Amino acid sequence: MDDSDEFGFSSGDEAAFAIACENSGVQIKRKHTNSGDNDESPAKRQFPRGFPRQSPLAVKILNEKFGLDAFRLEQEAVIARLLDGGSAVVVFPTGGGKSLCYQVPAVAFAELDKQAGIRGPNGGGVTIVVSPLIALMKDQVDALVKRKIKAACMDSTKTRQQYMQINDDLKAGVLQLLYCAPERLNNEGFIQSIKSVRGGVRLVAVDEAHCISEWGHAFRPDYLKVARFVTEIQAERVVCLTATATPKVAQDICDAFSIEKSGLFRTTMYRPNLRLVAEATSTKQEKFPKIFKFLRENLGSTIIYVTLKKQAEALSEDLQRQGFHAKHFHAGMETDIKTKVQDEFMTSNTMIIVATIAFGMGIDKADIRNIIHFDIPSSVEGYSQQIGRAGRDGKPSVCLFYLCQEDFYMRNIFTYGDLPSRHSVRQFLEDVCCPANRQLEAGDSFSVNHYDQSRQHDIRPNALAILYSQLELRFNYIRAGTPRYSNYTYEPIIQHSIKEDESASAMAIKSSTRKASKWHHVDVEAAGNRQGVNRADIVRKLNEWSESGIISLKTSGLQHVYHIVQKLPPTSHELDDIMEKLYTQMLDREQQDLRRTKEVIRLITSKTCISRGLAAYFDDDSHELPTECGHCTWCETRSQVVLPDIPPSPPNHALANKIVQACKVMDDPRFLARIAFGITSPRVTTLKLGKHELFGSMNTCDFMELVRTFAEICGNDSSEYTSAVLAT
Ligand SMILES: Nc1ncnc2c1ncn2[C@@H]1O[C@H](COP(=O)(O)OP(=O)(O)OP(=O)(O)O)[C@@H](O)[C@H]1O
Repeated sequence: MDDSDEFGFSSGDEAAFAIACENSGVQIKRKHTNSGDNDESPAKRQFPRGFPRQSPLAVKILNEKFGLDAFRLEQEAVIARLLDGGSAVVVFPTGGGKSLCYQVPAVAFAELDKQAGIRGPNGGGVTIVVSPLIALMKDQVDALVKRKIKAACMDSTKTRQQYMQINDDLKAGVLQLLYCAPERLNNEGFIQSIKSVRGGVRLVAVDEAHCISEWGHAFRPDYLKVARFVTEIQAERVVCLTATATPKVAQDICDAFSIEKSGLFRTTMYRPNLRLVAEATSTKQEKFPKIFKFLRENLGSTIIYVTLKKQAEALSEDLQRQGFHAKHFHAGMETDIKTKVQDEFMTSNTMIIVATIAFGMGIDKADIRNIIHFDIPSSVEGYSQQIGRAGRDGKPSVCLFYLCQEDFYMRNIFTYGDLPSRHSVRQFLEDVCCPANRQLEAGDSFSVNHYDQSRQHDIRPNALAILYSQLELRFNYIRAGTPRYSNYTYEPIIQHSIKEDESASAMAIKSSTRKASKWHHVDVEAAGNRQGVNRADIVRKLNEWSESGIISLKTSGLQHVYHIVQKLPPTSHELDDIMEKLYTQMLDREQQDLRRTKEVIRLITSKTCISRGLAAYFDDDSHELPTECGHCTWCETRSQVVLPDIPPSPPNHALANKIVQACKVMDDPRFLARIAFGITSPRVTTLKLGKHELFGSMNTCDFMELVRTFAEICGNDSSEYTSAVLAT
């Protein structure tokens, strides 16, 4: 498996961290000193409060730098507040123009300083944009650079040289905007270099800010660390941006960054040109002819959202056979193919993309005429975000939602697959708090491979990341450090350059390398233990050789590093207590996921205007909203969308017993229920049970009924499972 994901880090990071520390002569735990022109701490250097709603400087920058005439929605009020020293939460619909809310201030800061006479040249500081999608960040950076705005993106695709150049520009106070993924905030080298930016951090912009909320539909554990990062780097102000935030999620964001209510800018989500229609079918198969007919009658750029990658491929082939110009798009495709498909879609006005939710973020196409939901979206927020991509040009567009009972199976597979069993959480905790780690003192570190741990304890990678973030932020036992690779292999390209390099690190590498016919394996730990060098020197040298074309370097085995903050819990009793708290929280999350699906169904099947229902979900009571939109399924037909009621099958005890015998597992009812229901998990994959005839053999049953059945067979107390269901 490729264990560095799109939010990962480049092998240059380790060395860069060492260099960042070296250059500033600091230890990791060094206290921050600001190298800006002004001795005052950045947090104190704020402009007088009063929050004007207009800023002539912002308008000037909008006209001159961005070539636009006037601000939209509440853009100007947000920018004026930020320039005045305040922080803000911005909830604008997709395509509403959130990016300008931080791009204009990023350009304005230096000008404001000049007017106020408080900083010298290149002392304007930097705006950091935390965003989850590399492709999106790159597009924005390219567009800004074209406008002669100094912007860069720190991501895993950068070479070490590019990385060091960005670092130098940062330190010199040359960069106006720096984009990075939230995962980078675990990187100590990065935090160090941000702390020494000339002029300090003027603004942190948090894109897709709903990911911060555990109530949000797209919670990402690394987002929880953004608020801590903002405090640690002493950012002057923050702007959090999202297209989808219920009042509860917006409140969570405000709380996380201590932003007052007056800093919340929310505009109506209502889009009068969108016709929201829905139809129930008896089977999934019935949807196909309906989609073909609809597309023949409703020409134009179309996105069809499906849940699974293979579904995206199959449906686009079906459409092609029907003579449509269709392509599929999902996260599993090669980057250059994805780019090609996306580019084709952008320039065509007939193309149909069949995509998973991986498609759409940052797609700025004005004339998308149809959005079709082939499956149930995971939440009302997701639905709203996806339909929001239609008709940005204001022309009539259709958002069509087909639903049937079978769709629930797919949603349940996702929901029930994410919660690890109690047994798994307990084993995970015992692993983290193993005798060796319990000996560690504050400041010491340990490292683990998440991929191995995920398979060993049968916990999906995202759930594992949540568990670690809880041990970090809620229990304060550990703190994530810069991840590193455990395996370095290289193929020599220019043999004599390696031979002639007699530096201490080169000699250490050469004496710690196991040569094979093509790829040579370097024992980085052993090399780093040699006299006169350390691990960072070794990594740096390998990167240097790689960048000079002397070797071809491959890295693998990503190790997550954790520093001990306080000694790990020594007793079994304490572990039980943490386990209960962690498990209860995860169980809550599962219940929330189930509720989200119900909310989507309620929105579509209620006896009310769908557009109104959508607005109500987001507490949108804007005066622009009509009592009824007049063109949704309810408004047009006055009849409710009704799903055929098909009750789940009762569990089959004989089959259940067969599963227990086949798996030889008696202590994990949830694991057994997953086999019966057809949910894969790391352990299911390792044991190759996904291909077993019993896998998915009870996929028409209620999942929680299955858990209870297996709990009884295994002699476990089934009440914990009952209480979970009653809590819904
Ligand atoms: N005031 C404005 N006048 C004209 N065009 C604007 C204005 N503000 C933004 N735009 C344009 O609107 C488009 C969408 O802007 P942007 O990408 O910032 O939206 P967004 O709210 O971030 O959307 P998403 O949620 O999809 O990321 C861009 O092409 C941008 O240039």
